[in-house]
Amino acid sequence: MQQLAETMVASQDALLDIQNLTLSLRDQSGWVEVLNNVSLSVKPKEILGVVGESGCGKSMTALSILRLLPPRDSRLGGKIMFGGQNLVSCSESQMNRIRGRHISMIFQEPMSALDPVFTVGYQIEETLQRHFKLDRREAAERAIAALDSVGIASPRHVATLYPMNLSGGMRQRVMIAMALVCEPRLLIADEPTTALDVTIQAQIMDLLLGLADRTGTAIMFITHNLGLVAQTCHRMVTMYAGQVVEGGPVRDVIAGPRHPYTAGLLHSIPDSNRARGTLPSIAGRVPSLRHMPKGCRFGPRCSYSTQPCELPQSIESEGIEDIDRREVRCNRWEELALRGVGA
Ligand SMILES: Nc1ncnc2c1ncn2[C@@H]1O[C@H](COP(=O)(O)OP(=O)(O)OP(=O)(O)O)[C@@H](O)[C@H]1O
Repeated sequence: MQQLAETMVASQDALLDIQNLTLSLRDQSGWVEVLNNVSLSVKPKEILGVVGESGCGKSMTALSILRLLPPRDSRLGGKIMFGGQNLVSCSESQMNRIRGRHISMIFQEPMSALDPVFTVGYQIEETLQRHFKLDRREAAERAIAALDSVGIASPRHVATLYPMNLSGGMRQRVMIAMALVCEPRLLIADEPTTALDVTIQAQIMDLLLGLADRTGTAIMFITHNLGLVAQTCHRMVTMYAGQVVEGGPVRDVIAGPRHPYTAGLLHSIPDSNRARGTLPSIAGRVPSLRHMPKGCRFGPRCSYSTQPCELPQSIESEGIEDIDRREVRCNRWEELALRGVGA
């Protein structure tokens, strides 16, 4: 067992390597810290699941990576290393070359990425022409091929339609086509299927994973759905109250969570063997950003904490290979593991 400073948890061969990221946002009441020393990495072609309840900072981490937060009302600290560059200190023109070309994002609501006043074909062409030297005709043909690749029947016709002419599932496919048309190295998928009907959710996930596999794109997959993470991701991290509290290979974390919060999330997954109507949930709520508990942020909700735990300063870590590494922000994880917290 080895105790490492958070900055050293960074992996050597990562595609994306976030080190001690902090984010503060300004609202009517002033500045508030939203992310606190977030460290995580995504390796090439890997699918990383990011889980946690609403308000834990998953989307803010994604928006920080792409620097999509309003600069006057947000402050970033730490490092977001991607392709040898620290995105935290990149200029807006450098970010414009990265967004859509090297890192893309898809959202729960496709209309936040699609412009209602242009045809979907035109919008994909624009993305291509922003990053590649293509004439209009070549761009149009590649846009049609992209629509075809996401399983849209009659792509030539669909390219001439406006987003409002399409169903929710079709819009989601168009957004995926647009996000992957430049074959980015990283796709951030923030709850990409939550708004869709369950049968369509599975189709869209299959499509996304198949395309990413073909283009060699890594995915940072943000979701509340731990079942989906178990089925699709290689590694996962759990976020709680603006911090990463656990990370490791999905199969290991699911088989033996080390943080009581991850264990609680896993116990909240519907289980067909459990009596109906008895789905357990974690008591209490995510603390408000302006009233963070002293010491461990999960302490007030932790059923294993008999007295307030001190602030876990560092993440315990192990694993010979980077890929096996487990991280946990809990001072008592070994003792709790012996008591079968994750069982
Ligand atoms: N403009 C803002 N000013 C201050 N705080 C904000 C602002 N926008 C978001 N927050 C807060 O940032 C925190 C993290 O939010 P975030 O959207 O990243 O959570 P999340 O884990 O992605 O939740 P969800 O799963 O619901 O998307 C929340 O407490 C949220 O209230």
